[in-house]
Amino acid sequence: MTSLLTRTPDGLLVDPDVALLEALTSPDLPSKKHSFRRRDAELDPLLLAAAVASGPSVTRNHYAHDFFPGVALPRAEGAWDWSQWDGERVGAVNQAKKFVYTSRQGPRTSRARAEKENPDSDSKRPLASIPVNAPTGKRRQAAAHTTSVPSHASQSSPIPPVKVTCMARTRIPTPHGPAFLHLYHNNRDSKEHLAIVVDPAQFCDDNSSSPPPIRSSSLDAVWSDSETEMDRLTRGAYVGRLSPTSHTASSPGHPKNSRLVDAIPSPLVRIHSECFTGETIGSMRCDCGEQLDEAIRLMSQPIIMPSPKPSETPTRIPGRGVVIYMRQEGRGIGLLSKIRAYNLQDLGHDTVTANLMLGHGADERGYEVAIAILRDLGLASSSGEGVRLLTNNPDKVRAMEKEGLKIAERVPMIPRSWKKKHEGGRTAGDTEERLAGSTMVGGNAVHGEDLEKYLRTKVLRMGHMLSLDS
Ligand SMILES: Nc1nc2c(ncn2[C@@H]2O[C@H](COP(=O)(O)OP(=O)(O)OP(=O)(O)O)[C@@H](O)[C@H]2O)c(=O)[nH]1
Repeated sequence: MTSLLTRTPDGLLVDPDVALLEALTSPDLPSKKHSFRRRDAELDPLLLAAAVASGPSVTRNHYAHDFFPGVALPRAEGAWDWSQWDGERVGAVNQAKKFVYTSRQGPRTSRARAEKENPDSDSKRPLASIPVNAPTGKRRQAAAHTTSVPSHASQSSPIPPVKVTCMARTRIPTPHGPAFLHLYHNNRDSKEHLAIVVDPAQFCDDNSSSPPPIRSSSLDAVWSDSETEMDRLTRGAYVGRLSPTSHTASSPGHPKNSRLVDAIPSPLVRIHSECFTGETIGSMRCDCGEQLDEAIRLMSQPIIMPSPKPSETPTRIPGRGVVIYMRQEGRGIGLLSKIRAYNLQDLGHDTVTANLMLGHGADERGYEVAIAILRDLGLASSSGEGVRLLTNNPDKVRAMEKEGLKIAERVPMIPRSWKKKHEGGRTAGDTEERLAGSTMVGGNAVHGEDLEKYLRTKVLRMGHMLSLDS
């Protein structure tokens, strides 16, 4: 962006763009001493981003501000409440209702003091999320049967322990085989996080030769004395296969270990973050849709159990695992900001810088709710069999271990296009072997220029554990 220097009433030569940016992005609103007129409605993030990208007079204090009407907790998850915005009135100068520039940073002095007092504190963490509304009806009953996990945050603040409740479960036939979708409520945010449980053993009444089924203890709990069998069946608290002629409500309590449990590999687990663009409309800017598909595919592969006697044929048991699907769109910044970030990427910035330019952290996700869901499914005890975590992301591994998850093994997720290149054109689980699906799940490898750039940034800037040679 080029701008001409202009002279202020005091006779000083100033760059109006930089002066405007200074004033608009400082914690205090512009005061009367500034000689220029506010142009709130005409400004947009791209203009500011262009100024940020071009000027030498830009510091980190120019980041972390919002451009639209602020809400009570601008950083709270889901806080971007468009119902509070009544439209952009370009050109309406003397409007009573003005745009508010919301600084997401506290004053520099208080930030410095906080950092000094608690050097480990993560000043970029989102503020405590909005508490869920008061429970009503079934929700109130369910609230008594939540699975709670002591919160690390609770050691230094009054945030209550994370509580999750599986509100309902149902069978979903996928291109890779059956899965059980579990919908969770929690006391940290108002999002409906999900668990996709791949565990066909749940259809069998006799689990003596397979690992214990992966079941939600909050779902199987009896929610009230008045709960009928029909209530339980409707919310998915049943065992075996549900049909017009077969329906057995489940009993509370986690299933017992069976005899083979020590010999079989720990279940695969993926903590996956929502990506509307990659998963729903097949965007090839990222590999999110492919990763979701690959995770379900890997979990659905049968496990071959070698027999102790070489003369006997190996046993095949159904594969199992869980995708915890967290509604943390755009690495926690939300779809609106992610869309803006994509425009900044088209302007030449990478995925990390784009987030920072919008005032966000490179990654704003938290994993406490995910751990609480795993615990509810009986998979997150620190002493149990542990899980095989499907990820390349070292931060995710650290965060999960910090929350107390036992990781028996990290299983990498090599992009299909890279694998394909490496293996001379064939991918593990290639189309010949896989069911053709018209949806993202069931599709084949995605590739393209944008995706390559994104994947390389994940390796080079976010430390993802992938070899660029692969
Ligand atoms: N802000 C932002 N978010 C993105 C972008 N591309 C994908 N995402 C989001 O990133 C999240 C997935 O993050 P990834 O880094 O791909 O995966 P990960 O889950 O951290 O790491 P892995 O476990 O190794 O796959 C989803 O929430 C996507 O919506 C982008 O360019 N900008």
